[in-house]
Amino acid sequence: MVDYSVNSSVALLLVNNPPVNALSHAVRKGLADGMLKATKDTKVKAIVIAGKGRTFPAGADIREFSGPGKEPWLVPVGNGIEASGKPVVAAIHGTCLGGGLEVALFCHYRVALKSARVGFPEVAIGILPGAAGTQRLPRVTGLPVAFDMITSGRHVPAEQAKKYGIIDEIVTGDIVNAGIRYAMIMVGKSTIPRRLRAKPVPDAENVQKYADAAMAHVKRKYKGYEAPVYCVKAVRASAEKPYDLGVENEKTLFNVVGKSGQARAQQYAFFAERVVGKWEMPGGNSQTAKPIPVRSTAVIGAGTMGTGIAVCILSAGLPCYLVEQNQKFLENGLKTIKALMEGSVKLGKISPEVGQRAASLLKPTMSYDDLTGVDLVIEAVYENLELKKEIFAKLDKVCKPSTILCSNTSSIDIDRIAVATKRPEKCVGVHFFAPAYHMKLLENIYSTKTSPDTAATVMKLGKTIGKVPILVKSCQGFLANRMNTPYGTESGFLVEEGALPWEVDQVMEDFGMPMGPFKVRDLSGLDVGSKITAEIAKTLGVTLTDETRFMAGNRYSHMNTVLANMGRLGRKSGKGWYKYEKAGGKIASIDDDVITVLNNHCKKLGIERRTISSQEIIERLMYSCINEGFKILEEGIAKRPEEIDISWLYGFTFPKYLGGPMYYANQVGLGRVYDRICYYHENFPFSKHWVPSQLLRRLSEQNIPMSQWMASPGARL
Ligand SMILES: CCCCCCC[C@H](O)CC(=O)SCCNC(=O)CCNC(=O)[C@H](O)C(C)(C)COP(=O)([O-])OP(=O)([O-])OC[C@H]1O[C@@H](n2cnc3c(N)ncnc32)[C@H](O)[C@@H]1OP(=O)([O-])[O-]
Ligand SMILES: NC(=O)c1ccc[n+]([C@@H]2O[C@H](COP(=O)([O-])OP(=O)(O)OC[C@H]3O[C@@H](n4cnc5c(N)ncnc54)[C@H](O)[C@@H]3O)[C@@H](O)[C@H]2O)c1
Repeated sequence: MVDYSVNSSVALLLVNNPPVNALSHAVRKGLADGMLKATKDTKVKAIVIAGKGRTFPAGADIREFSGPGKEPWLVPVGNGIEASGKPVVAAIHGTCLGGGLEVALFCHYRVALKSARVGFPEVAIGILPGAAGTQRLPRVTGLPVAFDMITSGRHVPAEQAKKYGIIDEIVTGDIVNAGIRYAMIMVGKSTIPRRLRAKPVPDAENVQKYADAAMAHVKRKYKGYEAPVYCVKAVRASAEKPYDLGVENEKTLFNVVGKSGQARAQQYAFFAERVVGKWEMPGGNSQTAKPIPVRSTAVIGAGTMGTGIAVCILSAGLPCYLVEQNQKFLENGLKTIKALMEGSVKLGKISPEVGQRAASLLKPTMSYDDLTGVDLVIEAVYENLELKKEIFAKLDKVCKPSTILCSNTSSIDIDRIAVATKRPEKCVGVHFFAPAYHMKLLENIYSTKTSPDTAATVMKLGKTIGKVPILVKSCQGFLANRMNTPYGTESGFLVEEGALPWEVDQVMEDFGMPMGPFKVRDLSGLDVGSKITAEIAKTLGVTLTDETRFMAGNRYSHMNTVLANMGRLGRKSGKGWYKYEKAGGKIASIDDDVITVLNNHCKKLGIERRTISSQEIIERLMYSCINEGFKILEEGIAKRPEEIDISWLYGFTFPKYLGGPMYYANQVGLGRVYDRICYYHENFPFSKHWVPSQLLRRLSEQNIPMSQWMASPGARL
């Protein structure tokens, strides 16, 4: 796990634990043994630690956190490195993260390739740096940078890290040779002045000010998350305690936060994100399918989604046609894209060069004939089957035979759109989430005809544009919106039965959702929901009126459409379930008019309003969705619970510290969830989302935990 060799009086400890050289027990032991050997060997005058293959160690082996762990621990290994009288150089390439950066900070010198990145991403998996990182980084960078890096988990490019003092020199060429060359220069130099433990924290006298600011920041930005709070406490101690006590304190904090439910959930989410990349569909999978190269693209429709999707594509440096039917909409769309790109540059999400290049990559047009040569088209026009079919038929005629045709439909079965073409195997759903330039989920949908190569192409495209792509089978609403439908439907019923929209929102925000369901509706636009409902009603042959309470035997609430019909379209019109400071405003306030409309609506339908508890709100919103999630698994729409959880984490910003709804259900206990679903089914027999899933019934009756169903090692942590 650590290859030992000596080259011109420099010992090389080359960590060899693919794929990311994680600091497993064997690696820690290999480093300790290597240090011992190098110290004893009188011919060795300096030591280099590096990583074989693609990276310097990217951190501890997260899988080991579930077990009791085995000595040697990383801190004593690091102490051995630091105490060495022979200079030790960390030669960094790839990603030097977490425990990897801690090892590097125990070394006396750090050199790195320009392409390398360093960071402490522990916070993202619910823990804090536990091998003295919280004590050593502030001694190098000072408190503000240490608070920022450790609480954000961000990866810092090597050149920036050099400015912070983390890296001593940027080197070129082969990293091992560069490390050895650097080590030879350091031969004979005393290591004592290079030992970080003995250094003071530069701005210790201002610790109160920096720590208070960091704490306020994390409580606001990472509301509900425990790890960032623990990170602040640990870093703070670096300026308030002597080094050894600071390390002890870090260990205590690590042991508390590391054993929390949040840490387990976040580590599950880490592995789940990787599991969904290993997709399967009839006739192929991620290993066997071959993506076609995508060098040029087109987006149809310059509305809310089309502009957001174009921004994603342009930010990745890909050319993009933007096609509209309406000149004014096209001009507005271009303005939106320009503003979004400028905003991304300002926020540092993309470089100014990429921002500038985007202008030349974007090709606005009103003519489909320009699309003959593009590799992939994404349609994002109104949610209307006939319109989408018309556009697909047109694209089928003008585009070259290899072009992949994608729809951003939120609900329409891809098979129903693909029939309009002679290339159904090249038709696929690519469902972005609003706002498309921000939300990380890309739900790719295969129809009965989509080929694995087409699926592979959109899965790859998802990664290229910085999304987390999942692949699911087509059905009405697909995975995400189908499973989320009861969430919206039940929230609608709750306000009809007696809760107020802002009460429901508050309960769900306290649960961990960044925005309650009614604020989300206002953001998406009430007309979008209303059009989707109209489309479903049309399919079912139902005529909707203000008094419609059932659709095809299912309970239904018309309140959303009642508001939409009043012109209350949400944020964009300045009024929806809330009122806003202006059309396009963001500050939601309670609107008494909504209470009046609600009361009138209930009176008209003869509904008696009642008090509803927070527990009932959570159960009705979450358990109804979880029940649907199990049906989605039963039907093979998703292959694994991880796909479901990832769709909620990145499509609906479900709190990572709860892992996702399926993971959450497992934590609550499948038996309890099933019993409550049966209870609500008895009380609300006209809502088919309460008909208990047979899979859930079986798992609950046979006491089989979800973790046995999950593919990711995190599920068993
Ligand atoms: C008091 C007690 C003291 C405790 C000491 C604590 C020490 C320390 O402070 C804690 C840590 O370091 S915490 C750790 C801090 N570090 C982090 O949190 C870094 C986490 N890792 C990452 O962010 C990304 O993997 C990279 C950016 C490294 C590479 O990205 P990429 O190129 O897109 O590649 P990819 O697709 O992402 O991964 C490839 C494969 O590697 C797998 N794997 C990866 N890391 C793993 C790990 N640490 N472990 C295990 N496995 C890990 C991954 O599952 C996948 O496996 P698969 O079977 O092929 O699916
Ligand atoms: N808004 C959301 O939150 C959201 C989220 C995910 C998916 N979707 C889906 O994305 C699609 C687009 O939704 P939106 O909210 O961006 O709609 P939108 O109303 O904001 O924009 C639609 C655009 O399509 C244009 N268009 C219509 N017919 C056209 C044609 N023949 N050729 C070229 N352009 C044409 C319109 O002029 C308009 O600018 C829908 O299928 C919707 O269901 C929407």
